[in-house]
Amino acid sequence: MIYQVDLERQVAHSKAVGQSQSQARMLSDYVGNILRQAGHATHVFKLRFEQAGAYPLAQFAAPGGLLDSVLPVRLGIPMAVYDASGKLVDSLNGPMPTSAAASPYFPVLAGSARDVDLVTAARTSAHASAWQIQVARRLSSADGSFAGVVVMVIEPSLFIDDYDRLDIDERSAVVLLNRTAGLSAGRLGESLFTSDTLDFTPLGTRGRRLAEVVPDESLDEVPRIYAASELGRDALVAVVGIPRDVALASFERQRLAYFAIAAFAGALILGVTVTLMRQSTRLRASMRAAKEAQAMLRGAVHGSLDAFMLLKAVRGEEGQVVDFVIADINEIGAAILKHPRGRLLGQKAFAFLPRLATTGLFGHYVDVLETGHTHSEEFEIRLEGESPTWIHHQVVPIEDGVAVTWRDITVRKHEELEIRGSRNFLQSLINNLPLLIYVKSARPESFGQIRIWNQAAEAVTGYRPDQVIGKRDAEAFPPGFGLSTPAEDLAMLDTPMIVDLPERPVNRPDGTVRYLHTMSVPLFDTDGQLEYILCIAEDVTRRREQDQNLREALAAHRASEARLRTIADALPAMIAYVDAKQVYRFQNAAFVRDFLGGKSVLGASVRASVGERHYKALEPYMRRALAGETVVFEESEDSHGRELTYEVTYIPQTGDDGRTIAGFHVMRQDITSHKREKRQLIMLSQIDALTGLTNRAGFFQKLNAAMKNSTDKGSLMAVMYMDIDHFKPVNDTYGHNTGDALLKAFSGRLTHTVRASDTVARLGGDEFTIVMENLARNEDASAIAAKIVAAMQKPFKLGEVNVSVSTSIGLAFFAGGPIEAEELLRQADMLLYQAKQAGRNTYRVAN
Ligand SMILES: Nc1nc2c(ncn2[C@@H]2O[C@H](COP(=O)(O)OP(=O)(O)OP(=O)(O)O)[C@@H](O)[C@H]2O)c(=O)[nH]1
Repeated sequence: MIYQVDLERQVAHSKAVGQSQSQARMLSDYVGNILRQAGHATHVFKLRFEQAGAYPLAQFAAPGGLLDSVLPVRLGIPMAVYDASGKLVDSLNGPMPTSAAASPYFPVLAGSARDVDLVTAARTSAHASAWQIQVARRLSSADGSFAGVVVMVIEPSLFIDDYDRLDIDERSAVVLLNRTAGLSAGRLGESLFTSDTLDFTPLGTRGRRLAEVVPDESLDEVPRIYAASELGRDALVAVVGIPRDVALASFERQRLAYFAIAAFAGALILGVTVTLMRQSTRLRASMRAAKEAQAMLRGAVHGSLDAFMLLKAVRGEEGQVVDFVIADINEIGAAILKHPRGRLLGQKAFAFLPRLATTGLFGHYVDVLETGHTHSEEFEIRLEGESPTWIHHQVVPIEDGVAVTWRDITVRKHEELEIRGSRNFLQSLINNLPLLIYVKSARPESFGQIRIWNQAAEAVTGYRPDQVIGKRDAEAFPPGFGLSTPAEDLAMLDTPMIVDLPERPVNRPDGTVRYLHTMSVPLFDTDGQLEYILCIAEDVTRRREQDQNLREALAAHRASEARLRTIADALPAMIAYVDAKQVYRFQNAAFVRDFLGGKSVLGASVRASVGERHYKALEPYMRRALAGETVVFEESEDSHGRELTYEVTYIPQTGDDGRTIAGFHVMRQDITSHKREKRQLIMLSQIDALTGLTNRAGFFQKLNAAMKNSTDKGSLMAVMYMDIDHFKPVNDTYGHNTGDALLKAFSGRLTHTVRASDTVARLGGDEFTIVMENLARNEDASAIAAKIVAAMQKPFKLGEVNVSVSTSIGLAFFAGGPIEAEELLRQADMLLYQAKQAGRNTYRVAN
């Protein structure tokens, strides 16, 4: 790549040189062109001069004159004409040297008759580096002799300063130099310079032309690529220098890109190389390891306790595996397969050993071969005629085959299954016991760490096994949690024995409290060292609650019993309780005081307490009460000649089971006075308070009794219904008291008018009735009615006033029949109404 970059650089450089050169050539063409035109102008002048023997320069250079057709007059190029002696004859556009004799061109032109223009360079003064280009031509006389010279003086700056047609960079250098005179003029940027020391050395040639040049001394700070172009006969050389950075800019960019690519490629190559080297190292190492392993394997395989065989796949026509060839097998393997090793090698395993085909192994081997995954399992093989064998079987894929190791693990497997079985049994036992079981380590390094925490422990304490297992109490639970304390555990270390720990509360995370009763049991290892502390705890919360409830219930019961006794003692009634065996179990103060004259009967039987005769009377009631019936009966007894009546109530009491009768309560109440009052009340209730006659209730009782009697005997009876006529005006006129007095007088007169056996009643207000029984005939009753009507017509003397009234009567009969008392009275009322309608003071009788 360096070579390529160098090549690129050379090409870029050549291109830059070419660019400089083409610009230098353009400059030299430009200079050459002007010089040629100047030469041409001197020729035109010479022709006119020689034609006329003289020709004023002013005329020559007049606008539109001869000069103008050749070289633009506006350039203002100084001109001069010298005579044959070199003396200035004519000049134009600026001061010119008065003599040309010392000029280099002068002797040349004077000495040669050839008509050529001579281009020379000369300093403007002896010591100045400023210089000029003279384009001189010989002027000849008519005879051909030397007549002088015409010369045009051109400042080199004319070419350089105005030379703006070049599309060049502002830092470029443009130089024109005259090798012959060793003079040069140039432009660096905007500044012009002249020099008499500057020169350029060619670096090489391209064809016959000058190619790249380098300045003998540097012009300024800017490195450039210079190229020169010679003007040939005029001994002038045009040099243009392009700044190196501009010229090589695209190359520099390219170069950077190259370096970037190179760096990247380098890194890549380095990386790949390192990787390859590493891999190669690893490969060598693994090859070495593989070789060692192979050697070890071979040794191990043949010395191993495991059966080992290498099987190579045998493939069918379509590439499917049909069998495996036994490529290698160790002695143990051969023993398991029950053939000599030499006989087995090279055999097709499944074809040679058909019994193997029944084990399903073929499928496994094919799977391993096809998936490339190692297969490892423990399984039970049952070969015909052989006891079942547990095999640890590992199949590893190898190149187009499998490596198989077998180990008979029947003994271990059986032990393992047995242990697992008993472990599972123990585990499930521990977990399903309703007791909390937890086990702590008693080993010094892990003393107090919980190892077992059963489901009951979790359920009762609210702590899961993952929160407590492997931790000590202080790490797993809040302080004072309630399992055995560290001190108790340490005591177990000192004197290992079964300890019954006191009941204590545990605070569950949910804030509730349970009580545990714990037994601590030491467990020893085979060396007799204390290994574990087994804690068996019972949740006694429920029992404690029940105890508490029982205590509370008992206290409540006692309190209630005391209350009941206080109440019972305060009651006037005699109260007792008799159990199913008829023994008094409770008695209140009144019972003791009044029943048997102050003798307590508590604990005594009823029979013994009341005596045989009284017992005989009570026994049927007691039997009914003990059969579950509430019994009420009255008892009379004679007390100092006064008959007292008691109402006795037996209330059965069911037992705790709610079915059997445990006994009965006795309530004995003196109702003697109560009975008397009742009798009086009943009597009172049938008497009209005002008149002393039977009232409405008494009337109906009497009427019902009479109707029953009439029906029973078939006798005739009558009901008379009467009302005082115009009673209201009596009240209104004389006042209510007089009305009352009239009612009393009326009833008296009425009572005297009827038979003693007839019942006179006042129903209310001024309405009266009479029940007449055992009538012989209807007419007897009618006669009495007439008699009453007549009796009431006489005035009543009521204190100071005499009052006259009359009465109207309705009379109905009954001699048995389906009608009720109310209906019979209604019939009488109807007849009364008819009597009233008939004008009062009369009676009406039923047909
Ligand atoms: N003084 C007194 N008046 C009573 C008593 N009970 C009812 N009365 C009055 O008796 C009157 C009964 O009036 P009635 O029987 O309806 O009228 P009457 O004036 O008798 O008219 P007839 O029966 O149609 O002739 C009412 O004015 C009752 O206020 C009582 O106990 N004493």
